[in-house]
Amino acid sequence: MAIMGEMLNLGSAMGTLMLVYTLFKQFLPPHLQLYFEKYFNKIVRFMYPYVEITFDEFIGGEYMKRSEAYSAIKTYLSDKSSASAKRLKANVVKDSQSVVLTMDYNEEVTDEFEGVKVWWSANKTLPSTQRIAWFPDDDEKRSYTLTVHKRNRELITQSYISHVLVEGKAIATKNRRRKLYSNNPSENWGGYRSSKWSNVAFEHPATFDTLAMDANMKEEIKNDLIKFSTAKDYYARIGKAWKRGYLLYGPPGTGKSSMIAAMANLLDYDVYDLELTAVKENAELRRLLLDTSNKSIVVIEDIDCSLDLTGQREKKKNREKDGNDDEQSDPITKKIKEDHEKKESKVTLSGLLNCIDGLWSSCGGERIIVFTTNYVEKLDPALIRRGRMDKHIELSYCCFDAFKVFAKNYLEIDSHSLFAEIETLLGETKMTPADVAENLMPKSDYDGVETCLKRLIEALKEAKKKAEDEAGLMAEKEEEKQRQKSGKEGKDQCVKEVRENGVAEEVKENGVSDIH
Ligand SMILES: Nc1ncnc2c1ncn2[C@@H]1O[C@H](COP(=O)(O)OP(=O)(O)OP(=O)(O)O)[C@@H](O)[C@H]1O
Ligand SMILES: [Mg+2]
Repeated sequence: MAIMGEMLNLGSAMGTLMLVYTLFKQFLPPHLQLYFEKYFNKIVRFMYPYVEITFDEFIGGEYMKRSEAYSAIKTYLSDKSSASAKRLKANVVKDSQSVVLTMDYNEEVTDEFEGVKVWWSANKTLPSTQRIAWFPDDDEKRSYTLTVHKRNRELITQSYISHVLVEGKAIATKNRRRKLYSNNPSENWGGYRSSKWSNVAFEHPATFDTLAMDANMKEEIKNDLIKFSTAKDYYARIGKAWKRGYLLYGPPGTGKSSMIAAMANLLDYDVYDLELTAVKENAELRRLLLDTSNKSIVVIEDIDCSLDLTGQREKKKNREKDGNDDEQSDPITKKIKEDHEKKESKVTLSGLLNCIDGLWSSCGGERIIVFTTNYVEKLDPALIRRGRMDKHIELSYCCFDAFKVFAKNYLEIDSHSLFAEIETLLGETKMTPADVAENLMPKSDYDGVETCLKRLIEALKEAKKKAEDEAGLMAEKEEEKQRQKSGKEGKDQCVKEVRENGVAEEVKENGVSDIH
């Protein structure tokens, strides 16, 4: 091909040598052919004035990982090859009208860098042995090979390759559509090539502007995120992995999930929604996390319910306290218990912590991890200590600041005569932002601003009354309990006194030794 063409241009020496080799080889007995080939290759290598650099699609040992360099080269070359390669593969990008062209396998494209010509080829090698595979693609090895003249070796290795990687990444960023990933059950993982994550386009409309919360807190979180995303050098200097953990906690409907979407939209990151209950063991978790890309937010929602992460230590303690409970239970109960335990996820708290701290740090930077929970007090302190979850954010009931955001977004108003009453009511009662939003949303075309605000006032009054009634009921119950307790104590005291008096009488009559 092109390289061969170039080789022939080197002069007739190489070409003639090749010709002689091919002709001469035929006349040699098989055992001499091998011998001859070995030495011939040595001569060719000596005379061959090119260097070949190969970039494999997958790298790593135990946990094969898609090479970032391969992806960047692929993007860079798809830009180049659409102009120069003769055989192209077309991929229609889902939901969009555009077609992405990449060079076909065993095809070559040329590129030029500072006046130096280089050749790229896409290779696909099949396994040497035939075997039946469930996932046939798994056995194929794909790579790109860069061929350059020996005399340009330095320029290419020192400048050109990094130019290709930077360009490739920039093109990918430009064309990137953000994605929302969710983990596939490990039964469907197949070989290392098939993905552990399924994805859809991430199109959540929540932004920090639509997020209803305390204005200062919002500003602080936004600044924190922006500071993080631009702090590559800072993290490198202080020797910390470029990652940040956020713990979002608060009652249901206070905007935890909405905040994650707002974070992703602010930073232009992908979101990996990690369903821990579908992860069977620590090793699987590690592989999943290794398969996430930079510029991403890994989310574990409702961490308290996801797994028994909170109770692992307590459970263990309880088991120790209970002694050999298992040994006492009958074999059938024991078997059922064992089967149940087998089906359960075996991801442990320490497994999760190790992934966050250890391996996580070695798989590149610019990652955010977010945990959400409704019950922060239930979580193991080890899970949420600073350094792991760097920022704890409480999302709570709707405050007046948050209401004003809703009023602006939903009703397009900054002030209204009913605002004062709403402010007082919001100070007196607890209502989630989700409920406030629901009440402010016009229910029909005839619902004006005032109707919506009044509906909210009614709902707040109702919520306040309900809370007061509940508090009254609770107080009554408590009083009753106290009454019963003091009644019982009085009764016990009477019995005690009667008994003591009785005993004293008996002592008087019979003497101490007869009393039982
Ligand atoms: N602070 C908020 N700002 C804007 N919208 C909010 C806010 N809180 C809740 N909402 C609205 O309420 C709905 C539920 O919010 P979201 O799912 O973010 O709550 P959550 O805290 O994640 O709840 P859960 O704990 O049940 O997962 C969303 O549709 C969102 O639009
Ligand atoms: Mg949520």
